[in-house]
Amino acid sequence: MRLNDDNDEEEGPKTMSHCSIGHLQQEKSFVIVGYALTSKKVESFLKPKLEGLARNKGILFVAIDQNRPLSDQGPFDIVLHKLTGKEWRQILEEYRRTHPEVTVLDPPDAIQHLHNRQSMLQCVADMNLSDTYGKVGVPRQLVIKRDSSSIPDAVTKAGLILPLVAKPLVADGSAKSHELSLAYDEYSLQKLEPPLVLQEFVNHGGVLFKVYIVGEAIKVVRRFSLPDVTKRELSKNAGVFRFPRVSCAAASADDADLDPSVAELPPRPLLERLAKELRRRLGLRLFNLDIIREHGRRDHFYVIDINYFPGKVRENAWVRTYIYGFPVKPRAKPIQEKIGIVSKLLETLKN
Ligand SMILES: O=P(O)(O)O[C@H]1[C@H](O)[C@@H](OP(=O)(O)O)[C@H](OP(=O)(O)O)[C@@H](OP(=O)(O)O)[C@H]1O
Ligand SMILES: Nc1ncnc2c1ncn2[C@@H]1O[C@H](COP(=O)(O)OP(=O)(O)O)[C@@H](O)[C@H]1O
Ligand SMILES: [Mg+2]
Ligand SMILES: [Mg+2]
Repeated sequence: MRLNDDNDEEEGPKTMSHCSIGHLQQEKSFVIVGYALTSKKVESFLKPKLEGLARNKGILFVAIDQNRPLSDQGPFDIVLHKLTGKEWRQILEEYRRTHPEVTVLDPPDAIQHLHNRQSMLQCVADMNLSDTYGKVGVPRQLVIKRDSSSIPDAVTKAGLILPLVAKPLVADGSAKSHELSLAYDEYSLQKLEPPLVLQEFVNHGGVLFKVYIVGEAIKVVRRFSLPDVTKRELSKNAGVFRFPRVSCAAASADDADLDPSVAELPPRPLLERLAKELRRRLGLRLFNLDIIREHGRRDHFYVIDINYFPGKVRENAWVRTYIYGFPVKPRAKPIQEKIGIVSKLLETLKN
């Protein structure tokens, strides 16, 4: 088990047996979170600060050994995971079936839904959210499964307006799945390799909102994004421009000196409605939305991307959001109460 080695808070044992984990859980002194994450994700998410704060609040993170049967490990209250592959999904499904008392964050089939850029946005399109606070939709898009030579005709038929963003259909977190392109003319799209999604580029003032959803908690940050494309640029340029991994390279725009009409965060009540409905429709509790505001239209928003279990834990507030929002099954009453206390404590810590 990993314990927060470089943490100056309360020292703990470096290893812990199955039986002592069970003991801690039984006494209800700890909520045990088993995690199965890539090393990249362990590094970005499981910061000593998060582990330390969690441990002080009675939440213990325990690494899952992927070489041993899951049922022999724990016992866990929560299983937190971000791994790909059919084998892993099957292991988790079987574990969910045989351990209904454990909260698996989140069900593998619900996560799969986000691994395809067509199905990921379907729920948002179906919701057709529009109220006094604004309107949330998705950009018009077209899926090209095969045959790149058919793209120009397909684009004309669908009436899509240039420029278009070309995105690989699969969005599984691999480097390839983040290799996007911007196409200024439809004929150049023949150079791209299907399967892909062609999405209308929406001018949004070069700033996007990352909306992190952790159970009931929501946190919004600004990030720099692609700049607007003017009519003049569009008429002068042709071809496809590749922009690999733009979203990860993007810097925080929270402290930038921005035009207030671009920087203004989407209305909180609108985001709350959107998040609540998406949590229900997607069956997920840990995800984020990339949202843009159409430049010059204050209350017109578009969801362009949904990612499962993101978050580099950049700041204290985010660490707290994670612990604060940690969702558990309602039936685990003592744990729920514990989380309730934790939330109240953390509320008081908020900046
Ligand atoms: O698709 P985009 O819009 O880039 O969203 C990304 C991906 O989900 C990243 O995961 P992956 O690399 O698996 O695709 C995730 O990084 P981590 O999961 O490593 O933290 C990012 O977290 P933040 O950068 O914290 O927002 C999140 O913003
Ligand atoms: N329809 C769009 N209109 C304007 N910009 C977009 C659009 N789609 C994507 N982008 C830009 O491209 C970036 C990456 O696209 P995104 O769909 O979020 O893929 P990824 O999963 O690689 O983050 C976004 O952060 C945004 O800057
Ligand atoms: Mg994105
Ligand atoms: Mg993404």
